[in-house]
Amino acid sequence: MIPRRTRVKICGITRPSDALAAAQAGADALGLVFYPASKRAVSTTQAAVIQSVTPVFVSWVGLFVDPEPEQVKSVLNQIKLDCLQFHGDEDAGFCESFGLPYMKAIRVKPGRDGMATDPMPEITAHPNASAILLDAYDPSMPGGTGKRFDWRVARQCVEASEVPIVLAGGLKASNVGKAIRDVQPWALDLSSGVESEPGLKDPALIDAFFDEVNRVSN
Ligand SMILES: O=C(O)c1ccccc1NCC(=O)[C@H](O)[C@H](O)COP(=O)(O)O
Repeated sequence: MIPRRTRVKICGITRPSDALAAAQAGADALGLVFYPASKRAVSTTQAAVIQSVTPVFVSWVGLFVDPEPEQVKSVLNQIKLDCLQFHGDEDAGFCESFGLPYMKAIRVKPGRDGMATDPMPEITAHPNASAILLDAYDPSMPGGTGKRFDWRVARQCVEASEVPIVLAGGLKASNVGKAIRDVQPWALDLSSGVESEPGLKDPALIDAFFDEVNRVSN
């Protein structure tokens, strides 16, 4: 499925002003990180304030990394989320158990021969996911690292997967045009590329990113 306009999710929103800047620029979805080890982690209280200032028609994605079920349920009892994002080693049964659409992140590991490993077996293990997010692998942090992986692998997954593919990992204004042209993903997901420092988005970088997405998509 080739989108006429590539959707964009901005992840790791920690401030109301950043949510507003992303919504004004045209973000389709915003990500709230409920992973305590991340510099972008928010409490449900912070998340509720961020959501309260954001205009309607922006989807909310809650991000977890190998959570206990109680953590996810507790967040869902306190704020409204449209989609769950699982960024650890969660299996399909776990991801489906909350009754919400979910996106499964798969980190593309380099293989022993220097080529990237094939993510297709992991993708097909999540046939009921609403989307698969392909991200770079970094042993020090499960996501939000600003690193890229081999986009040829992402293109192969877009061609082979029945589930929409979201491209992530090191996206920024200077490379997103090539990413859209080469990979043709359903959507893009990014964090570091629109930040002045981890967790703090920069409105000028957000605008520059969307200018480029709009230029290439139209
Ligand atoms: O953003 C984080 O801090 C984070 C921490 C742990 C797991 C996932 C995390 N982010 C997930 C995302 O959806 C990011 O947008 C994605 O990894 C791409 O990040 P970046 O390379 O910084 O654009």
